[in-house]
Amino acid sequence: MSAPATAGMPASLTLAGAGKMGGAMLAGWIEAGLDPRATAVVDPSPSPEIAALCAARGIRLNPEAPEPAAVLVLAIKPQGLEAAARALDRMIGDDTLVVSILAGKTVADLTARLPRARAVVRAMPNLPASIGRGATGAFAAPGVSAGQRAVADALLAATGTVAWLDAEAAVDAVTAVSGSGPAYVFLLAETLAEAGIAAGLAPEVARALARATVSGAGALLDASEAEPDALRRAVTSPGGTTAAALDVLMRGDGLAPLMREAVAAAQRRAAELAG
Ligand SMILES: NC(=O)C1=CN([C@@H]2O[C@H](COP(=O)(O)OP(=O)(O)OC[C@H]3O[C@@H](n4cnc5c(N)ncnc54)[C@H](OP(=O)(O)O)[C@@H]3O)[C@@H](O)[C@H]2O)C=CC1
Ligand SMILES: O=C(O)[C@@H]1CCC=N1
Repeated sequence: MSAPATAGMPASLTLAGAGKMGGAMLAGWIEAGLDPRATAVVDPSPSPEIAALCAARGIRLNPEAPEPAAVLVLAIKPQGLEAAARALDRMIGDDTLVVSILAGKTVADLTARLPRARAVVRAMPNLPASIGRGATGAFAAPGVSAGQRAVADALLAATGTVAWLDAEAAVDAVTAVSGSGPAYVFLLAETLAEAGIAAGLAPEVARALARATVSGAGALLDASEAEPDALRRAVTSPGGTTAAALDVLMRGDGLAPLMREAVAAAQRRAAELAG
């Protein structure tokens, strides 16, 4: 794991796809020192926020023929790769590092569609990157130089924690655990609020308490050196209320097998998106 970095930003960067994830990372990169005048964004339907960011910082938005940059970040939907490939390939020069965050698309899939790509990093970030608290797993394919890998590390670390992976197959597992993971936590907040309403709380009180509980527990986990199970035990008084709830969540067909099933389903879906 590497700590967030602000140095080592690429000399120039093109972002293809400035939607929820690409847009979240772009703001972090500019904050971390990426030169906005050396940055281009390509997106057929940029959000008002992205258009405003580009206008405010002097980032080129949808230039007619973007010249190859040091880094091309692919943040379009995996299903859109085929249709976008010819235009994307024209954005790749001899020394361009391609960083793909497309779920499921393998290095072989990418190089088959982008014949100019010689150096490819597959990265799987997550949405908390939008507040600099992302978690990214990354795999550098053979062909990526040490310097290019350092640039990729600086870019990804600007949005949070980075774990470099030795095997490409691990990217799909990362996708299932931390790429999709924030949605599992948001679902927990949703269902905790619903349970609070069922227990008799006013809806706005239940939602406020569930939100504060999930974000507070996350912040405590972050601030503490203790493992999650130790923190769980710290909440659980012997014979008390938490123990009664955890008896339900942890018994037999409780949360653990359900979570394993969910992660396996996401991993399978990533594999299906390959090709
Ligand atoms: N959302 C997340 O939490 C995460 C997403 N990812 C990956 O990030 C990628 C993007 O996901 P997400 O941001 O959620 O999706 P979005 O749909 O929000 O963003 C994709 C953007 O790319 C645009 N786009 C479509 N075609 C092109 C093109 N040819 N050239 C440039 N831009 C294009 C889309 O425009 P339009 O809407 O008009 O099609 C849209 O604005 C996916 O591959 C996903 O697997 C990875 C980790 C986490
Ligand atoms: O749901 C998806 O396919 C993308 C990849 C990880 C998070 N969102």
